[in-house]
Amino acid sequence: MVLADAGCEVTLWGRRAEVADAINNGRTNPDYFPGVELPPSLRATTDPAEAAEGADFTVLAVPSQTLRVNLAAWAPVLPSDTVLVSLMKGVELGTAKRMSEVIEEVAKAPAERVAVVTGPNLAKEIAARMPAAAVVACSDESVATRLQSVCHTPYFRPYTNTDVVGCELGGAVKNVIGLAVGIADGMGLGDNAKGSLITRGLAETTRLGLAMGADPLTFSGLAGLGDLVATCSSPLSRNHTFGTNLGRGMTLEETIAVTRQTAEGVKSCESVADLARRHGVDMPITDTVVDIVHNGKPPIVALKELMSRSAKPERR
Ligand SMILES: NC(=O)c1ccc[n+]([C@@H]2O[C@H](COP(=O)([O-])OP(=O)(O)OC[C@H]3O[C@@H](n4cnc5c(N)ncnc54)[C@H](O)[C@@H]3O)[C@@H](O)[C@H]2O)c1
Ligand SMILES: O=P(O)(O)OC[C@H](O)CO
Repeated sequence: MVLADAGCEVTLWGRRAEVADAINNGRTNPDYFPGVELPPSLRATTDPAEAAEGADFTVLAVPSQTLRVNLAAWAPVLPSDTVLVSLMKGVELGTAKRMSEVIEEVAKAPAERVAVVTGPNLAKEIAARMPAAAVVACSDESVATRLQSVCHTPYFRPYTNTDVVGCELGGAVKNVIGLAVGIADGMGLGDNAKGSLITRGLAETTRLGLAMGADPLTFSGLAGLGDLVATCSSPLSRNHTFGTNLGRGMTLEETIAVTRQTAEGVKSCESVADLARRHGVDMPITDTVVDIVHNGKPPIVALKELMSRSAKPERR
């Protein structure tokens, strides 16, 4: 919708023919955004070849853990010069790869042809054309600038950045911190706890980023602090809501059952913890989320352990 509003011709690919029909004939996606009128220049199809034909940009937005399989099926029909754009905020389980790394590997694309769009961009607010800023990241600044120009609208303001690693880590780790803050909210721990988790969450994201060669300043930008604040303060965030339900005492199974969409942090907390181990970085909040979500640790026990860790300076 953003690209179409910015003047691009857009073809969406979807799995379900009835959704593609509703978009083409009713100009709406009734399952996800009922009541949002989509621009006429936006078409939908279930045929990947039709969607990809002649595309200057191919925007990838499936749940992170499904990207590898989906992209392998699409790769043969992608134009050889298309720029592959990731909207995904996850890290692959097992390989601990960022989404742009998976794209480069599966589509055999050079880094200069792979870009990332990230930032505080809750879909419901974007669909309502409420104002938001974002980051368009690519190692080739000219590609980032080109993408920036085709997605700039009166309600969507993109900035460029060449720090792809930092931008992707900011997006993936904020989902894990969003779960932690949701859990704290569900437990009724208050706003001091929330402020502390957001800040210490950003500290551990930055530590990991530094170890992986990211620019630490990226984490005080839209991909870091900006997205962290939006996610940790909004009931529209699936990760925050997922955590809130856990913090209120729902089991993992009950929480999964009431969550219709993807809460990336649920799987990515494990791959982020894996990344941290691989780089020798301490990420206590991420480890705590893994313990609560996957190892059955009661949030109240996890809280006591987190608060009684050995004292340390703020900046080390
Ligand atoms: N929703 C947001 O506010 C938002 C904002 C920015 C970035 N993102 C990121 O975009 C990515 C996708 O998130 P989303 O919110 O669109 O998720 P979603 O759960 O709403 O699903 C995305 C789409 O993928 C489809 N899908 C689900 N499983 C699939 C599979 N195995 N193969 C192919 N398609 C499949 C779904 O039917 C849906 O149409 C995530 O990485 C998320 O972090 C989401
Ligand atoms: O709903 P969430 O938690 O996946 O967050 C959506 C976006 O990433 C917010 O920028």
